[in-house]
Amino acid sequence: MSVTRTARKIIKAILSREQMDGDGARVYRSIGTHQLRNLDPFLMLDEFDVKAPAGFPDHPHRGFETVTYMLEGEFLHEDFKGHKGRIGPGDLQWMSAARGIVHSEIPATNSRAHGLQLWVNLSSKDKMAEPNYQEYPASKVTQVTPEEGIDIKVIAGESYGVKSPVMTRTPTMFIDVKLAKGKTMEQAIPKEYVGFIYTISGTALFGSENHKSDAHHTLVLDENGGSFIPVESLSDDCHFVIIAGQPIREPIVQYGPFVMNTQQEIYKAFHDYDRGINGFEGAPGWTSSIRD
Ligand SMILES: Nc1ccc(F)c(C(=O)c2c[nH]c3ncc(Cl)cc23)c1F
Ligand SMILES: [Fe+3]
Repeated sequence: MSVTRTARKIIKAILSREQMDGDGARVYRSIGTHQLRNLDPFLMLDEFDVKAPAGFPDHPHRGFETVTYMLEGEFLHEDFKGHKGRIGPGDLQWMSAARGIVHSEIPATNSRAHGLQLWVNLSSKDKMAEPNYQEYPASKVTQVTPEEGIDIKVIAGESYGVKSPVMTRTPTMFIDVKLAKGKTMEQAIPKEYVGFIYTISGTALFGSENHKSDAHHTLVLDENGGSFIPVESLSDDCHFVIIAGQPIREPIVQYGPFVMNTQQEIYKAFHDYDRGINGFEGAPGWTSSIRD
């Protein structure tokens, strides 16, 4: 008996326009705008393009994970527990803020720092877990080249049978794809996952109906049970990411960098942060040294 494979379709295409966030930082916001509010389990995707002194100085997080993937340039990061380091080209930082992180994220030099930051929501059972870092230098980020002209970095999940070692509390797949002109790839996506594509450069045809798109677009995938997404490149600089995850389907109450399930929990997050308790121990009065 033959098994029919159904391709996903693009049901929405949104162009991200430049906007400012943080301290003078330029971002192209994908998920998180009013047109793309919360694509469960995803809360935000920013393509950031920042030059010092702009950046994202001292700020807290509670209730979700931030995934920082650098494309060009370098960031410095430091948190209130003394965890610090650099995120360079191709490096990955998967930070589960969970019960509480306070940190600073700024360009390491005066040159351009260009990359992606994805915010992945956590289920209520994980929101107050211990924070956790998974950090991979570019040399250790899983990659697969199914054929010449198809270069895939497997940030999370699996692609062409190759799995990333990144543990995702909220089941997530995240791949970075560079596709030579004329090449076609197919990415398997678990049928229950909600997903989207974010285009970084170049032009390609996406999905079952060959939706044509160029840079800075978010292409939302349908949820009608398709098991893969086909992409055909029309240019040599074709570069995009495919991100998909298991929806959490719980209430979302968000106030900036706090994402919980109830308004009461948001009040508590502010209370804990102000008083330095329940995961924010040491936060009051902490300032990062990397800004100096
Ligand atoms: N306003 C506001 C409120 C809370 C935040 F956490 C942030 C913030 O840190 C970021 C938002 N986009 C980002 N892209 C990349 C990086 Cl490295 C950081 C951010 C922010 F800007
Ligand atoms: Fe942050």
